[in-house]
Amino acid sequence: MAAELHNVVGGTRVAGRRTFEKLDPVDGSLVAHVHEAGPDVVDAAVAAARAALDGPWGRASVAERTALLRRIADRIEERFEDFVAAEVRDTGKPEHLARELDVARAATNFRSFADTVAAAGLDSFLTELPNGRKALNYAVPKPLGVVAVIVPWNLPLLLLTWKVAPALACGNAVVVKPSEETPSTATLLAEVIAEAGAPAGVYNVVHGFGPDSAGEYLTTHRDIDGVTFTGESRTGSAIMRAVAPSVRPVSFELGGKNAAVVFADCDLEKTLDGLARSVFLNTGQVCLCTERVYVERSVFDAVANGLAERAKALRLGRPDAPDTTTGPLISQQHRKKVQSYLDLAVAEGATVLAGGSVPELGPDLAGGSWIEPTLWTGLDNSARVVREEVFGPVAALIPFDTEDDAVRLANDTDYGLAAAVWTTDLERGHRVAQQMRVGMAWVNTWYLRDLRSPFGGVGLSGIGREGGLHSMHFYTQPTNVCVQL
Ligand SMILES: NC(=O)c1ccc[n+]([C@@H]2O[C@H](COP(=O)([O-])OP(=O)(O)OC[C@H]3O[C@@H](n4cnc5c(N)ncnc54)[C@H](O)[C@@H]3O)[C@@H](O)[C@H]2O)c1
Ligand SMILES: O=C/C=C/C=C(\O)C(=O)O
Repeated sequence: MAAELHNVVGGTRVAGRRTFEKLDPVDGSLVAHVHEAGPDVVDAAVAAARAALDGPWGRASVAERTALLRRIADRIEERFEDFVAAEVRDTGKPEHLARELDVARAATNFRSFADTVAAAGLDSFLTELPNGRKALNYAVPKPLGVVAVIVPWNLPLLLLTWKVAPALACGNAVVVKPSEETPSTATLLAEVIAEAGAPAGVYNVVHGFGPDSAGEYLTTHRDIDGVTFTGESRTGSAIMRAVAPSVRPVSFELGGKNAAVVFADCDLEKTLDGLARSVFLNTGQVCLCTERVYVERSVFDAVANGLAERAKALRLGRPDAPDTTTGPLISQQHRKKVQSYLDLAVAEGATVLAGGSVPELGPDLAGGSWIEPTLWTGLDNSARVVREEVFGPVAALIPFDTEDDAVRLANDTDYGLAAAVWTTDLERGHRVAQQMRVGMAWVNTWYLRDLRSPFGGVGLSGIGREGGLHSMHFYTQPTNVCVQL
């Protein structure tokens, strides 16, 4: 039975100007009818958020706000299986992945930012003046205000709560525009935030698309105070243009074309396992996924063969099947994009080491957006599939001879999100990681996270950082008070 997902404005369900269908990426079946918010609904959502700020929520203490975040985390855990079911319905990802990554991190995100805000002090200085007198300077953090939160479909709940948790912890009110591909968990979170006792209007949800739809209506709205966005780099450009007339602050977590650098002295089996995870996790639909693998020439064949073995061992199947390791791509539209890159790679001279086409998974999955995990050799940095983000289970393997070659090749990109360095020489690990022109570099691991550390990218990969105090810097506007003593 298909669900019906409404917009959520000021704590109430609101119908949209029309509905659109959300299909299951596993088999193409209907998951939900989703109400698309028109300009009137977006306007009402922004007004509801503003009213919340003008009401008790705007006067809530740090203790009250952090207590609410902890109640939200508890409630997410109480409704854990509801979130897993909703996330899996929207994305088709394996159930174990939705449990271990997406839903678990949602609760952790709320607790992590409750801790951060509760422990945060004030910027203050006792100023000594040339005339021997003193002054006191202290900065009072105030909420940014009404924050537009626009998120993608790959880790829907994780990335949504990664923004909503610090936003609420800092006293803001939010209007969320989830991806049209993954409307379910953002809507369920509205129930949970209300159940946890948040005043109406603190958390609002408007469904729809980008241009000429809820996304654009929200970013061009005159009464929002900032935009936090995660998604494609070109969408980031569009949102920058949308907020330019109002000069509102933006926080952007955008695309990537992440490199792994594998040295001959790496621990081969551990490296192969880590590399395979970094290429194929979530069917390669993670912004941090490795799509370029640079390998020291003497071990190139060993790495290529080992990685191909792991790619071929992946089990594509239904989310609830115990041996499923890999789900489908998010949609037929996205599969068409990934398939075009599979074809392009061959046209650019690639040798297909593994995968390369649409798998035969039987009639009941034929309607899904499945693709084979794919590896290429025989390409160089001039190939479009080595320069452009595919955002699927793909990687190109390219040999290098010297450490300087490896750094040059890895940094030869317009993106700058993440990198991974695999070597047992830790001095070299530190040295090469520091030379990566990225926001995050891992050594002998990948996607190991401390939520207090800065998360974000350079170049086409984004503006600003999220995580711990870095998130607080975006979600607050300080007023510095100076008192002559
Ligand atoms: N850096 C990160 O942390 C990070 C994390 C996850 C995904 N991503 C990136 O996101 C992309 C995949 O996600 P996607 O396909 O959902 O991205 P997308 O940019 O197509 O869409 C992201 C969100 O923006 C909305 N949107 C689209 N156009 C808009 C517009 N003009 N105005 C306002 N809103 C608009 C969409 O409806 C969706 O909710 C990949 O490029 C991936 O690298 C980055
Ligand atoms: O697809 C991109 C993943 C982003 C992950 C995070 O933002 C995180 O782990 O905090």
